[in-house]
Amino acid sequence: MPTLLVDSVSTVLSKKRILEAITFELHKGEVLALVGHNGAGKSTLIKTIVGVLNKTSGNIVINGSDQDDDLLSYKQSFSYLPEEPLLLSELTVLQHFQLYGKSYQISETSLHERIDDYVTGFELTDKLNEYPESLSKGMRQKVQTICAFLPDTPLLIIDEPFMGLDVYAIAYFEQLLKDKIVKGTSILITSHQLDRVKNIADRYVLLQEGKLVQSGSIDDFDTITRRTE
Ligand SMILES: Nc1ncnc2c1ncn2[C@@H]1O[C@H](COP(=O)(O)OP(=O)(O)OP(=O)(O)O)[C@@H](O)[C@H]1O
Repeated sequence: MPTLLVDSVSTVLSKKRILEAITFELHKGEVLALVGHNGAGKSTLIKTIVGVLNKTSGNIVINGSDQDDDLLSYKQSFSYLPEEPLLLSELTVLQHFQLYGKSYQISETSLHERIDDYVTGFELTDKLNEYPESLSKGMRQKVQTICAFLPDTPLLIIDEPFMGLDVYAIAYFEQLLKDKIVKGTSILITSHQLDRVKNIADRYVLLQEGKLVQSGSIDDFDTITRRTE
């Protein structure tokens, strides 16, 4: 059983077909890079998978749970790091982590251990009681990143992770990704920083004008993109 199955998924926005019959699979412990030029449909596909946008046809199944039939267990099977932080202005940094702990039923002990590790790694120890509005953009991105990394879900979905992070934070982020991969987490990642993604990913799928035009091993990526340009 694949960790993520995207089967013939189409999405229409403002009466325009943005995604056309996208089909691919992501297996346990695999890292799949979703690549394509600006406007190819990467964010639309990610938002469709996480349920921010509704697909018009097709099926999406995560770890055996179908988005249409079993939404609660579908949602518990992935965590999502969006391109722009989606923090709540009325919650402190710590309260965000506690909210994720509750939503994903993380035990108190694990939650505290993980929060300690991550806030130290991202240099946020003195920010736990701050509200998002008093944080810098990079700090908000770090908080959102920690929220996404706290749960141990079968699938981690990451949209443009390196935006706004300094070099130290990027190095720590890459280490966290490697830890997740070792644990068997499957990762779907999109980024314009292809050199970084190439170091992490096993396979890629290439979108062009809302269609999946190529997929394969990340090692073949350079040759193939040159051919399709
Ligand atoms: N709400 C919307 N209504 C209509 N069209 C939209 C909407 N959102 C995005 N689009 C269109 O969908 C297409 C795909 O956009 P999307 O943001 O998914 O691309 P992307 O591959 O993530 O691009 P980028 O690399 O620039 O982030 C574009 O042509 C865009 O203009």
